[in-house]
Amino acid sequence: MLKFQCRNSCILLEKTALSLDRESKLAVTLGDPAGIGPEVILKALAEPAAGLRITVIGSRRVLQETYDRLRSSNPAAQAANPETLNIIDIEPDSKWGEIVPGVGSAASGAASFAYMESAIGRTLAGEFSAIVTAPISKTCWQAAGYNYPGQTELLAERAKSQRFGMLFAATSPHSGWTLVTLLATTHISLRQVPDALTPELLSEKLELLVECLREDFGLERPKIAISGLNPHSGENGKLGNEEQDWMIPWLETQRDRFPQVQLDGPVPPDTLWVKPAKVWYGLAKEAHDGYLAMYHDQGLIPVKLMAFDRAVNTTIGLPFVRTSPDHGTAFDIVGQGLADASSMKAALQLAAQLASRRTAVKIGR
Ligand SMILES: NC(=O)C1=CN([C@@H]2O[C@H](COP(=O)(O)OP(=O)(O)OC[C@H]3O[C@@H](n4cnc5c(N)ncnc54)[C@H](O)[C@@H]3O)[C@@H](O)[C@H]2O)C=CC1
Ligand SMILES: NCC(=O)COP(=O)(O)O
Repeated sequence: MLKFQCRNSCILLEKTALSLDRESKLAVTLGDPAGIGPEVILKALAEPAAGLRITVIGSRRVLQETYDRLRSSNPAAQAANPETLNIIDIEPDSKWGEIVPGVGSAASGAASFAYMESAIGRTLAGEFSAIVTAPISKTCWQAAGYNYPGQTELLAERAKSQRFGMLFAATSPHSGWTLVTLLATTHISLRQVPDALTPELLSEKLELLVECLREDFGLERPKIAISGLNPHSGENGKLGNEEQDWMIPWLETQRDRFPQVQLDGPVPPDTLWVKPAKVWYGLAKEAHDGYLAMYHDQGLIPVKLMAFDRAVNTTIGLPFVRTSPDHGTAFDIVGQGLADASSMKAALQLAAQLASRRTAVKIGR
């Protein structure tokens, strides 16, 4: 039940009111062709928002087979017919081997990598203003010989972005509030996290978050909560030293650096998510505009608990917009018609909104 209207509610709705820039062209990569990417793309494109110009990059044959399977098990299934879509067709290379639905392999990894390469090259050449990526399997990329932790790192490398971040945005269906979470570290082992976290890294990530809240979400004076690392943020050094040793002094320097931004932290990680959860469910009014989590699961467990069906993964710091659903390849449900396309729909919508907004800012509308 919605009890309160909150401060940043409708930041995305405000942008929905922006007329979608007719020049914004979105590339949608198929993701791992053995995963649910093809299914969520066809479902999400069943009724694309008016004004979107979308090109799917991947295998036309895989899309057609996915469509035929969906319609044969459920003739009323809402899915776009591939014949109606703009597709840049990249057929599997015979040397990759066979691609089997529901089974990730070196072949499916090589295919999903080729779709990304095409999308990135074309976007850097100016053909598209945004890339929406369906999920890939990191294991399959590795099996195909591509040594990247994920699509984020490939995008950053090809775009020559030294400074980039993995950010999740989700708008609550209960309150209209948008939860924005940036991960300070991403695809590394838990054991590596304390060494990876440094004042320099956090300064860079905080700067990216402030820029994103201002430029993409229109919040000039955002309120940001920064998580601690240890239980109870170290309990004055009794349960870990990072907070006392450098995080608290670092945060002081950032308050001087960003006088217009309210910076709270290091907040004990277990309680950090209580307020946003209440605001998400419409049970409270006030939460922060942005959250900086120290590591992957510290940020993504609460995001996925609240918003698995609608959170969008966005790479910030690139010269173009990139969004993606928050879920993975879900090999276990491929071919059953069960894949929920809501997160893919949200990723398409956010990409279009961000691309329109960036164009509007560029031309001073
Ligand atoms: N952006 C990306 O490319 C991402 C890729 N992955 C990759 O996906 C692979 C599988 O990862 P998992 O941890 O198993 O996560 P997953 O998200 O693929 O699956 C977790 C569970 O959620 C279900 N599920 C996922 N998406 C769903 C949807 N749209 N509708 C209905 N049910 C859904 C699956 O059936 C499974 O039970 C890994 O290789 C991982 O690296 C994971 C997250 C994001
Ligand atoms: N858990 C987030 C994730 O795996 C994102 O991966 P990618 O977008 O970098 O491929």
